[in-house]
Amino acid sequence: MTKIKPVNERELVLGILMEVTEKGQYSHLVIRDVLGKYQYLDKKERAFITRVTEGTLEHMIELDYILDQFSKVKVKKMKPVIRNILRSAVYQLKYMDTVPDSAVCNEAVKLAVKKGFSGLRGFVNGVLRSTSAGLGQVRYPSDPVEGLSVRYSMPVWILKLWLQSYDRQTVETMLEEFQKEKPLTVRVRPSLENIGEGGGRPPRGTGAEAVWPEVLKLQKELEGEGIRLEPHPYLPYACYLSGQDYLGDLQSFREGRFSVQDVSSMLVCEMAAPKPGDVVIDVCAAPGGKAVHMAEMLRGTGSVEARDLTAYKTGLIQENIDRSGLSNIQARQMDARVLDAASAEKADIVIADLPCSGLGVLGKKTDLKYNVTEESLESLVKLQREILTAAKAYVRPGGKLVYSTCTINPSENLENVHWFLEQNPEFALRDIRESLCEELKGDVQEKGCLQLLPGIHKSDGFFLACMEKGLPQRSN
Ligand SMILES: C[S@@+](CC[C@H](N)C(=O)[O-])C[C@H]1O[C@@H](n2cnc3c(N)ncnc32)[C@H](O)[C@@H]1O
Repeated sequence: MTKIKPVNERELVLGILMEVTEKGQYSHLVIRDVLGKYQYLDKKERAFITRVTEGTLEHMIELDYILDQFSKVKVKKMKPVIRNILRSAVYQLKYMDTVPDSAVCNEAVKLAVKKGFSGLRGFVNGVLRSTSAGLGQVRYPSDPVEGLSVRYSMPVWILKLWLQSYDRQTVETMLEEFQKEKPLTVRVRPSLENIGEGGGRPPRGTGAEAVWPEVLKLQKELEGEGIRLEPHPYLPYACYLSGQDYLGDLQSFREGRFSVQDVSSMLVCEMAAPKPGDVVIDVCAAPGGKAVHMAEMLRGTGSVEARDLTAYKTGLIQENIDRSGLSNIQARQMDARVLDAASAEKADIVIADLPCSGLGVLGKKTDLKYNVTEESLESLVKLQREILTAAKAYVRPGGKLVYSTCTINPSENLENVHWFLEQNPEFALRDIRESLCEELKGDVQEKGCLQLLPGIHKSDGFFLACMEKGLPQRSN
């Protein structure tokens, strides 16, 4: 008996693209909702939907440029449904060898008809047949910045911004990296018998020389489920994970024995170097990656208060706390811009992992590059400074303030640190080199800051700075 398909994958792809491109929804949320709603789809169909939607969004500037070469009606003037059908079809023509060109054209025409555009079936068919025939001869813009923009589908203003701070080679390396498929990076939790102080840990900063026994144990277990866990060179408990479909299916994940986190984020807590019993406040903590890591590093001692703005966000933190099984951490709803006088000078460590432009994680958040604007960068810097101004008050004398962002934009990073230190002479950069593996030590700036760049480093684009508040001077 032939299987009757209640939905068509391409129709679902179109629905997602319409939500994202026309209504400004976040692609990862829309994809998650659609896959959640159509759980009966098989693994191959789900993979197709994810690949085509993410790929179409990732390459959208290039796809529109190609379509404009073959269509009399420019992409901007097309009806939104037709525009998105054509975009995803050209993505399949250019990037998916497994789908025959004729099938791509036929399916696109059928979908246009199904969506009420039978009058445009000839147009859709004609544009796609000529694109399929002429794809190999497309000429990219000769202007160097325009050329990069089309080839890597990156808005021109972002490229110009980067080219002010990084050389062309570095920018191209980052652009290539954003388009690569990469395994997940995960943080392996110390086992409960090792949660007590010390716990037979390799010394800090030893990088890959010493891989944790928990990693080796988990590696063996996952191998049996067809999943690869490979040590990451920067930290003894950071790993690459590949071969998994849905993490929730893995018992080890449900039990909190590992968490998804980029290695750059793990370095935040490494740099903060907590001591047993430390009091930690994370002012922007959701979904809780760094806060839970900090609680793990405290090995059940001290306390971590993980704050975020909304009930929804603190709910996300709580889910991660529950999964971790740790009792030295709690979530709290609080606006980081507003000074919390009760916390004045209470914390040994304040983590300020702040909202930012996200320009270091464009490979993971495919539609972000179309939503960030130059104006939004300015207001983000203002917000970051406002939050830093409130957060500094919680650091006790001798304590640390760790500032981090997932961007590669200097005005949100090093420039903010310079601004902060100028305003607050009681703070100084702390030497972070001893917390880092050999591979990273040489990239530390001004002894306390590290800018990680995608493709140059084995991590997301990320910035970290560790500042220490001086002890009061003795008067005699
Ligand atoms: C970069 S994310 C934090 C990621 C988190 N540190 C982790 O490791 O999982 C920034 C967070 O800041 C939160 N945020 C934005 N404005 C805020 C505010 N005024 N007060 C508190 N949190 C805020 C956002 O909700 C977001 O969760």
